[in-house]
Amino acid sequence: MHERQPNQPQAVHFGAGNIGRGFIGALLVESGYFVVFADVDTKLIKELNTHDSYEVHVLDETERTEEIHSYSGVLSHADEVLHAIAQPHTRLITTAVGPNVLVRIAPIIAKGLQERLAAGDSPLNIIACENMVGQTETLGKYVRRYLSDEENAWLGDKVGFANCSVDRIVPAAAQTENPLDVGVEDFSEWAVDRSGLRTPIEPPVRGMTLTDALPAYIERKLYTLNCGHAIAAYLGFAHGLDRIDQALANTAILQDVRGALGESGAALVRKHGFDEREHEQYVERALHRFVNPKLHDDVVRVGRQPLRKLAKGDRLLGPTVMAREYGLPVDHLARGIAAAFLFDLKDDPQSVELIGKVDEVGIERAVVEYTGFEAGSDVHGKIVEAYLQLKESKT
Ligand SMILES: NC(=O)C1=CN([C@@H]2O[C@H](COP(=O)(O)OP(=O)(O)OC[C@H]3O[C@@H](n4cnc5c(N)ncnc54)[C@H](O)[C@@H]3O)[C@@H](O)[C@H]2O)C=CC1
Ligand SMILES: O=P(O)(O)OC[C@H]1O[C@](O)(CO)[C@@H](O)[C@@H]1O
Repeated sequence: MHERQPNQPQAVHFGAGNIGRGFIGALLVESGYFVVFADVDTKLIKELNTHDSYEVHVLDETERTEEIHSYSGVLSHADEVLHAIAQPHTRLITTAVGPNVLVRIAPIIAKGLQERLAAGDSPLNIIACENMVGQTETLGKYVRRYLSDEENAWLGDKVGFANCSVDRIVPAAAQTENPLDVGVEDFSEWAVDRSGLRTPIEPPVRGMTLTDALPAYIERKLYTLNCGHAIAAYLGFAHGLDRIDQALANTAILQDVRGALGESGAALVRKHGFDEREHEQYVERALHRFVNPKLHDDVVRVGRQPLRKLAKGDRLLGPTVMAREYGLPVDHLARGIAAAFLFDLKDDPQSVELIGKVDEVGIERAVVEYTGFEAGSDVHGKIVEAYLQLKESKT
């Protein structure tokens, strides 16, 4: 069992999965924090409290191993989580549970904050590390529902809710002797909106960049890295391929992914004024990251929860709508969207719902319902045409 050292700063992190252990939790530990991992997975919590350390294997051109210790695990609905949030040496709450789960952890965080306020009123910051625009603000909205006006006034003054962009590819872990070990790529970027903080991040977190330009960071990341990744996953799946690197070894898929990133890139450059040449390099680096053969990243992981990925403002429709607003082409993006409608995975409830909808109302209507592009519009036509082509080539 791990113990916090006297005077050691503490962070409570919800979600001890791939990004929790392989990125956020690891950075916090390396920066001197004791990390209380809160998770719903009983087995995982037991493992965290059994193993004194775990390894983060950096799998890239050069490989290295980082040993992570100084943490404990608690069940996320247990009272210990509330007590951990209430302690004044807890300076940060972070999450990596998935965007859809924020609504479920909000009452726990609210209760913990009520205990904290009752025990004193020391400030702290909350940062939700989910792939989503405005994720921490969304969590803040949910948390406020459980608090009184007086508590919310304190919250506004003393509790920071800072949006962020979190970028590191952490695939599902390979089987190792220690089930907590994770494999990660070397690249990482964690950009946090400075204006959301209510107290300085102290001690500073290694690898965390505070920025005043978060909207540009997050859109560039979501509409490039995640957009290209999702399209590679959906087209790979449609071609019967298992892994992302295999998908990108297919010339036609690579052409579509590169094309889609060219289209989203043109829109991003217009909107945020990025330097064109630098943005091209950013795209090339993303493509290089995708094909890292050591990551063994599955198309089903990257494509998981297709309805979330087809949501307004997310990695597929976000850049498509933005490009259309500037009158820019979206042919490759449309093929990526079309391929999402073929992501037929029985153990992914969002995939079952999506495929069920297509079966029920037909692709033309399903595209209207999920994308908002009206039948008869240019983009709707492109998506449906690409869907029919992809479906035909599958049979
Ligand atoms: N894996 C990656 O490469 C990256 C993931 N992200 C984001 O991080 C988030 C987590 O992703 P992964 O770590 O890949 O997923 P994961 O599935 O490996 O981890 C999620 C963890 O959250 C836990 N969880 C689920 N419901 C919970 C609840 N109610 N309370 C506490 N814990 C709960 C699960 O048991 C699991 O351990 C997602 O929003 C994802 O978009 C962001 C950047 C990179
Ligand atoms: O975690 P999500 O949103 O389901 O999507 C998976 C994506 O997130 C990442 O895990 C990291 O951004 C990428 O590997 C992938 O594009």
